[in-house]
Amino acid sequence: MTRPGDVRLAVELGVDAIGLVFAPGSPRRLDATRAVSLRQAIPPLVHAVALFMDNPGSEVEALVKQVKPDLLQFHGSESDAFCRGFGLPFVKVLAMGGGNTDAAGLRKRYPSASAFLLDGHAPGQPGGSGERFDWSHVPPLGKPVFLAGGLKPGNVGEAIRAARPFAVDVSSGIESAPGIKDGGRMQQFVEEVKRADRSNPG
Ligand SMILES: O=C(O)c1ccccc1NCC(=O)[C@H](O)[C@H](O)COP(=O)(O)O
Repeated sequence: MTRPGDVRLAVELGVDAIGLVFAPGSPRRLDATRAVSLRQAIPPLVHAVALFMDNPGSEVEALVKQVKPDLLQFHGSESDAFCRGFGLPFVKVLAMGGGNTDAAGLRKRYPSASAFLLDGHAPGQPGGSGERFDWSHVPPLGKPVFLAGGLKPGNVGEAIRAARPFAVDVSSGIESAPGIKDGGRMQQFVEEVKRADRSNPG
């Protein structure tokens, strides 16, 4: 998210986490000052997640100090040692696009990850692209799996029923333009997630 009002609405709707993007070249990339002001809009018990994609270690370290996220999310080719080097739990992303399903390799390469996020874009490409993958192909990863990629109000229920993820993550599917969340779509998305959870408990 890039605007405090979007953060406040998401919190009111009951989301578990808010993503702050620091990936180079992203249209949603925040500078430290803006990120700190968004961070201040995230109350206790809602997680602030900082997203990176092959950022230099010194930059990650500085942003962690200034923004104080709860969780880090790595979208690039960072190693396990790099990801765990900031003293915070982390999520490693597996790009599922282009038929990439090397789940066993991922599990082995990232023993320190707290969770894995399966995204629809191809390896090496940025997230937030609205690309989905085949949700019936969610590999066993032995840790909580977050599902992302092309989710929107009209398909998130189907995705939850197919993949039964621990969490879902959405970006472009609730936007009117990159970084600009649409309040109505955000509300619809959360309602559909709650509906799917009610009909598929556990
Ligand atoms: O959002 C970005 O611009 C971005 C850039 C580089 C790496 C990751 C990025 N976002 C990652 C996300 O967590 C998105 O929420 C995820 O890829 C889902 O995006 P979408 O398919 O648009 O819902």
